Amino acid sequence: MANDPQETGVTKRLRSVKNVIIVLSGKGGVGKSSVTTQLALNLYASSPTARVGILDVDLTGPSIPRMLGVDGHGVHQSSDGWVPVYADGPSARLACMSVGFLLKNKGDSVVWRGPKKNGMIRQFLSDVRWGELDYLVIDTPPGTSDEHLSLLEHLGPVHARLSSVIVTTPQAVALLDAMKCLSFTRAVNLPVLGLIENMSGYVCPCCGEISNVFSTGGGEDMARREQLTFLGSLPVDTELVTLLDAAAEHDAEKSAMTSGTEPFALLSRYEKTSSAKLFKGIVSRALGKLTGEHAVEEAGP
Ligand SMILES: Nc1ncnc2c1ncn2[C@@H]1O[C@H](COP(=O)(O)OP(=O)(O)OP(=O)(O)O)[C@@H](O)[C@H]1O
Ligand code: SF4
Repeated sequence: MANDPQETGVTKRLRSVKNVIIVLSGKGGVGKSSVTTQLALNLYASSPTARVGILDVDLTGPSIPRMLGVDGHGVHQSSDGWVPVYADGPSARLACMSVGFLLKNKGDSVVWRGPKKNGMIRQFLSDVRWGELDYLVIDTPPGTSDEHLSLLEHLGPVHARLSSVIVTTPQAVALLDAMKCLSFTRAVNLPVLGLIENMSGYVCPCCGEISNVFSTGGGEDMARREQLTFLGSLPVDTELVTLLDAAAEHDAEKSAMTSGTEPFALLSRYEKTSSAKLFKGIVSRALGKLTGEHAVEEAGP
């Protein structure tokens, strides 16, 4: 594609980003960040050359660095903008950017008003050297707030490459909020690849049997009613919590295991969980829908 002198910062930075997938949830704590992380890991593993970026715009509660095991890493500023943190080390196919990398201390809180949040999101999209990506997966705060409006405003020039995924839990209150989220996507004309029902049942850590502790199936019913694709359900998986909550502690080991050709340690561990097997189906349905929305191409090596 030829360089256009009129290109805005965002258009220029995202010129080689083929697909942007925004992960949304109506309610907090339903597992949006863990779904974002799993989506990115699965897309990364979908091909040996796939390039994936994760942008964490959950500015007041950034959890992606911790889940990816890169908490405490810093981004550095080059003459050509911010260099993202590569969670897979030298392979450099899994780029991550989060406000978490910019905080002095892990426990610092981000207390910003709308304009400052808007400025930060613009910078994430226009100042980060994302390079060639097959997928940029964006984790957002719960609900539909200032951050969502800023994000969509700045992503306006690449609207044709945008799509979204909605995450809910099976409880009625979460489903009600997921409906609000869906109506937001309709109001802003954002394509929805489908709905994921998280924490649907419980995987026994002893035998792997799935029990329905709470109600299940509410997400699937909502998808059917609203003519959305139901991407799949994910049970409560203690292995996943242990993995994602402790990912940062495995960081040193991960660095030791990662080389230019080896898969990185978090991915190897994740692939052994029951969630990973279920998530493969979710990704395959999401990619099927994405191909229908707009062509999925892979960035060259
Ligand atoms: N399927 C699951 N099984 C077990 N634990 C899960 C599952 N999904 C998420 N969790 C855990 O639940 C907690 C909250 O998940 P997560 O941070 O992904 O939610 P969120 O919706 O992004 O939250 P927030 O509203 O704060 O942004 C995390 O500790 C995460 O590891
Ligand atoms: S599912 Fe089976 S192994 Fe797990 S707690 Fe129940 S009886 Fe025990």
